[in-house]
Amino acid sequence: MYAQVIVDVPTMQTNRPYTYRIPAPMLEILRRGMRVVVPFGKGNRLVQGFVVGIKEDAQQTEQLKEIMQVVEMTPVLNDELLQLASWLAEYNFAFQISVLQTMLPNVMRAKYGKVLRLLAPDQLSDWPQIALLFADRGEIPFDSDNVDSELLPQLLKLQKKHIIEIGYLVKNRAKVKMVNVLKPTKDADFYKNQLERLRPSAVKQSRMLTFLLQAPKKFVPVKDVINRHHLDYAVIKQAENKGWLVQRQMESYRIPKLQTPVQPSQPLPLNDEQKQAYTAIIANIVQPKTQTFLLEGVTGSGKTEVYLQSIAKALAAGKTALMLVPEITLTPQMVRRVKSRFGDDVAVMHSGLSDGERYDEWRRVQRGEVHVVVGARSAIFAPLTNIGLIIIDEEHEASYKQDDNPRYHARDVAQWRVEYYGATLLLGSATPSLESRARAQKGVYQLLSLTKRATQSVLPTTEIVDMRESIKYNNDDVFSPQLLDSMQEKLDQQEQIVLMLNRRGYANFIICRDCGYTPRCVNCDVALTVHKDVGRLICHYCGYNELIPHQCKICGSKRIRQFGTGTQKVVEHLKEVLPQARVLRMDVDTTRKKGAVDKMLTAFGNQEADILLGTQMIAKGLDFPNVTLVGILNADTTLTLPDFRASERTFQLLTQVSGRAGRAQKPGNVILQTFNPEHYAIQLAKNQDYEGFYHQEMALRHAWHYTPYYFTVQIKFAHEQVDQAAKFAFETTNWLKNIVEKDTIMLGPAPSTISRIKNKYYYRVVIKYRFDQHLMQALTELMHKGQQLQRQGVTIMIDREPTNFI
Ligand SMILES: Nc1ncnc2c1ncn2[C@@H]1O[C@H](COP(=O)(O)OP(=O)(O)OP(=O)(O)O)[C@@H](O)[C@H]1O
Ligand SMILES: [Zn+2]
Ligand SMILES: [Zn+2]
Repeated sequence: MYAQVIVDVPTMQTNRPYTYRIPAPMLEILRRGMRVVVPFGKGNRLVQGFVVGIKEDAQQTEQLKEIMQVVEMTPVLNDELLQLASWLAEYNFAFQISVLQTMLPNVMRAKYGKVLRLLAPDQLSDWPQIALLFADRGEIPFDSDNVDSELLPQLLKLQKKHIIEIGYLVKNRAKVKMVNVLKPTKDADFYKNQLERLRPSAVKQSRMLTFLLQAPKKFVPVKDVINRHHLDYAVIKQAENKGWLVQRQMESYRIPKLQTPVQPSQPLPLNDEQKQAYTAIIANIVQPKTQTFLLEGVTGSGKTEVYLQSIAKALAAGKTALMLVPEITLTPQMVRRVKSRFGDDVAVMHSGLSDGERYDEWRRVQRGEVHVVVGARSAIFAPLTNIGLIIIDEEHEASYKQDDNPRYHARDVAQWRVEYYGATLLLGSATPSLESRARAQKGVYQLLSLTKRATQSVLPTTEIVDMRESIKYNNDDVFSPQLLDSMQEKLDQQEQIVLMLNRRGYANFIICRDCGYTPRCVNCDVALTVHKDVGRLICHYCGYNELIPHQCKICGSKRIRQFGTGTQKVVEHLKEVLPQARVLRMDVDTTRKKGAVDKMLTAFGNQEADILLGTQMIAKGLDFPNVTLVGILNADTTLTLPDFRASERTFQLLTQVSGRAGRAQKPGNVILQTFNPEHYAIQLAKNQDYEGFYHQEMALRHAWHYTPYYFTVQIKFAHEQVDQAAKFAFETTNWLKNIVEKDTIMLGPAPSTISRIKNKYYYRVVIKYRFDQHLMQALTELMHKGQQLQRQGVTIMIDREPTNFI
């Protein structure tokens, strides 16, 4: 029998599996989807691989190598996930091995090490230093911790003489946590009897027996017994020796914990709009039929309640459910809401967990011990079977797209999985992506709307403050007088404030302080980027460039300059202007520690602070009834992103963050500070008018040939030398130009937005197409060619439907 194995060799990636002989003892156990260790290449280096097929015969059987080792006794990937991997690799121009590894918890990725093996110990007498190094061991790790570099020449000589050899090692880092457990062995009468016969001085023994007398007849962790009953290991050992109890080792799960216990919650009675949406969704869950819904519901309209009740329905129908939320910041509050409904039946998967916790949550899912998974992007690969419902909350979020290989979008994976299971996909957002909203328009998705807030509250009222005017009369360019006054008022009323500093904006653009003008590309309608070194503004799509201006083209002002400020500075500024306010700062720096987000949000919820100041992180999902003011310090920075989605991103962000205000009884206000008060994204966000925005933005996308009217692919080229990066970019572009369809548009090549990262120069081409099978084939070819080009120092990255143009 032979196994088809996808191997983990980064420098020789291919989507073709290699054939290996299955040794007789392994025949019984080896299955598709298992991890194995196999020798690879001339040096027979050991690498990890995945068995993707098993067959009776193979061609050229003589030269085939044997599988060395099976990593675990059960497959880690089932048929569904193996099929998904091969589809995803092809669709995203990625290699299967990188997809397979992405599907599994990080710790299951093999780590490789080298070992030195002593072949002829008796010949070491002339090499005292080496003899000392081995110190009677036959094999030692070969790394800088163990082996001094001074010894390398000697080691190489010995290797030539075949006295030692260098071997390879595959380390499995996935460790199951074991704990000591104990169980009483005798009946109650026995322990009672023993207790009566104890000397009064035997205090610990008495405690031990009292515990055993009441303990349930099942295994409990020794540690708990010791802590709760003030015992120690010695007493337990004694008791074991006397036969009063037995001890074992048992597998234990590391289950991630929240800061405070989760209180159970009951389903709320749905309002009419919620009920309509819910009824449509569950009709599909009960009858297996693939359907995708877009739930467009204003902020605070109770989308989460619809999600939770739909999940409950899936569970009642004997199916499982998967819910994605964007990145970790949102997770604590959302996890709490899901756990409060489904308790221990929920597994949580996101990057904030430790490796061990992630591995254990994954195993609970894989063993079918939980039926609900909530997590961030990569949780879309959770090994649930019999899926009835997949929910993607805040479906417009860019974090659902992975920026690294494999560059997949969780929405595409979700669509594939619901088709496999005949399940329902529910995409929810107050501000859907244009792609999804357009699909709903065409009837590909079914549109469901929630137009009102779920509680008695109404949407907040928004005031736009023109910062051009404000800084004319007022030295403060962080807080306008309007925002300061409102903050003071809320502080007096003991209500809470959320302040957002829009930091996603890219620092390298220019803005006129007097009229808000930002120079844009004449071909692409994106902001131009400053390149100080050449004194020019450059378009990162098409390469168009012009001199850095000293004067505004529109109003002639000389106050045209680069832009940007940080959260730390704003905190200091707040101390001066509102010294009495208690401020919580939430950004990448303050949330690095595990559990920090949960802790901060809990504190804010308990009103231990008046102001929550943060970056984009705080825009989504927060539901705090006492927040009545949202201040947006710089609404426009996202507008200047060199990205055709800049307006969409800005609209979404402003609408989401505004939606944090006035979610309960007290009405909410939003103050939005901007240099571009007339911009349609800002005007429409003022009224949370998503539909208005959708129509206006669609017209622009149509005019400029962007998504969703055209598909896009971005190809990036990286090299340590700028001329080499450019050369490969131009060669590839010219080659592609002869292949693609007539209506396919190629922009560039041009330097990337950040043209140099880690001493590599980046060039890119953006391709817009409608239907282009030739292009798809060419890109697959390019991906394979990219492997060879690596040897010339070029890295080629192909990104389908890119969301990041930096
Ligand atoms: N049917 C209902 N009756 C009463 N209150 C409800 C109902 N549905 C939801 N709520 C409450 O309304 C508030 C807002 O709901 P939720 O957070 O689910 O909105 P959302 O649509 O997810 O909002 P966002 O997009 O802003 O995060 C919550 O406090 C929730 O408990
Ligand atoms: Zn100007
Ligand atoms: Zn351009």
